[in-house]
Amino acid sequence: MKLVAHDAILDLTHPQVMGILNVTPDSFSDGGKYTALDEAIRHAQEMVNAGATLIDIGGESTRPGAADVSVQEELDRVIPVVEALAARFDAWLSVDTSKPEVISAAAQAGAHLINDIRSLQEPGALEAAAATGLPICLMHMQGQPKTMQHNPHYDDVVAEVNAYFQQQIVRCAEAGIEKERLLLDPGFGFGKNLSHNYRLLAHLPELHHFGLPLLVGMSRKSMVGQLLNVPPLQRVHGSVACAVIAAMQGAHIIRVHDVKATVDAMRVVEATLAEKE
Ligand SMILES: Nc1nc2[nH]c(SCC(=O)O)nc2c(=O)[nH]1
Repeated sequence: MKLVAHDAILDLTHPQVMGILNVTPDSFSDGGKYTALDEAIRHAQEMVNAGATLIDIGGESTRPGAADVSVQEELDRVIPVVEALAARFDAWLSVDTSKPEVISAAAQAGAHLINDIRSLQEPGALEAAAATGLPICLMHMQGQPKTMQHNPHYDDVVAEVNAYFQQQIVRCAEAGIEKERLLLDPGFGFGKNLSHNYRLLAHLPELHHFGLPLLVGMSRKSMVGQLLNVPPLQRVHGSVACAVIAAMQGAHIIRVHDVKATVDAMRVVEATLAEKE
């Protein structure tokens, strides 16, 4: 399995680590540290040196209670960073956005992957993403970021996430986005309680039947914090455990803050999976 964007190929026959680069003032665990362009470049360099093969650039914090971001503000935060990283690194650049204007500008600026937590539901986003020709990550979310954690409920969270992916694959096909461009992400923490999150993690293999890459993001999230009762910066061990469990079950891209720890863990996963053949 692989992804193609521009003239680059990302090999997904072994788990890849995506480093998180929040260029927002209010991201929940590192907000405000990387607003300056030089700081963003330095942090991206650190993550690439540590083995990240993708960098996920996000200009809008989706933490419950986060402030809304205007189109221009998000463009101003994100696009200079995409341009600067595209000029410096071979790592794949993913842009975490829901806005059509940012989707289009990011592709122009050299992004390889559109990562939309709202699965292209914003007006114009589907058309903008289709026009980029880039791979697109579709993520499941129940409700909207501001209220999604108030009282999430499912009859069967795995079945409902599966059904959602089926609907979104059809919707994308109707917009001219062929299935081969899609990645799927169960959206840990996006309208899920602790049990929902771990049920999705425990049943991850039930999402492989689409034949599409699985991207997972559990790093420093409350599904770790609620178990360990520690603040975000002390959740690396739990986050690495989540990454190992996901990768051992075939997840292709792991979205994390703590790249070196996760890359080391993925090498242990790869050595183990190699002996499963
Ligand atoms: N694809 C994808 N994109 C994401 N963007 C965020 S922002 C919240 C945070 O990092 O805690 N989470 C995710 C995730 O889980 N999957």
